[in-house]
Amino acid sequence: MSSGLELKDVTIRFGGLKAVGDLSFGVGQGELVGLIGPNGAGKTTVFNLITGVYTPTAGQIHFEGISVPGKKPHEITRMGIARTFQNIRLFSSLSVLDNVRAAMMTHLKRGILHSLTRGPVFQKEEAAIEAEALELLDIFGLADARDKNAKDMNYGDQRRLEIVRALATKPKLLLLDEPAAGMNPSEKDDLMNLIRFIKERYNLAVLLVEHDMKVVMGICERIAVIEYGCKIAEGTPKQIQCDPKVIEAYLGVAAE
Ligand SMILES: Nc1ncnc2c1ncn2[C@@H]1O[C@H](COP(=O)(O)OP(=O)(O)OP(=O)(O)O)[C@@H](O)[C@H]1O
Repeated sequence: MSSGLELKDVTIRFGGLKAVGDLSFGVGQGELVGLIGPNGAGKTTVFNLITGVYTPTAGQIHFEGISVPGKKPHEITRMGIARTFQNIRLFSSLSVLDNVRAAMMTHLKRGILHSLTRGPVFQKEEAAIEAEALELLDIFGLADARDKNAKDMNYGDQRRLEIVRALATKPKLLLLDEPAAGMNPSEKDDLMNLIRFIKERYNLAVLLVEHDMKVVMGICERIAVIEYGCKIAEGTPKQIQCDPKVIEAYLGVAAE
């Protein structure tokens, strides 16, 4: 797989604990892949490895043919990988619009003089950023909340704003860590439609970690299952739901 994300025999140890072991899988361009497994299986650790928070003890991670380990998180963001977090991480005292604007700055390479003088080029750039931020907020139904403090939004809206912020960095690959957590059934349905929509609209690849099996089985094209950091199965939602190893390790009676 020359384009997209590729993990090959990736291992990370924390002292005596092998949190991820010899893990290989990939996400092709424009693909929507699920990564599932029991609590503590290593899913968030995989996200932390892909985004440069951790460096693997062994193995390789490539994105569009470029090696990822050793790069800093902001360099990886610039390569086109964005993520959301299991525990929402917004600038809670900033407005909704400023949260998105701040994320958009990742791609700007402004000199201090340029920012201080606030000349016509600066003004034009600012106007373009605001227009783009508002367009994204509009798609997510959050444009009316633009001036609200992020902390004053309800939980579902905060989760959506997290995705908007990730999209604002113009990713090619979006990593979503439990985006449906705490959502009610109708919010989950909206979320599924939204993920499908943004994937098409922005030609995104998506890697989804999620415990809600209706969401995972409903939107993923392919699913990798891990247990104790090791892959125990990979396949289409249908194959995964019928896999005895997955049923035993994770799905249990829910899949029957
Ligand atoms: N920085 C760290 N130091 C030590 N152990 C860690 C560290 N990060 C993760 N772990 C351990 O690695 C294992 C995998 O954790 P991880 O959070 O990746 O699981 P998860 O599959 O995301 O779980 P959940 O579904 O509950 O979010 C756990 O045993 C966890 O305690």
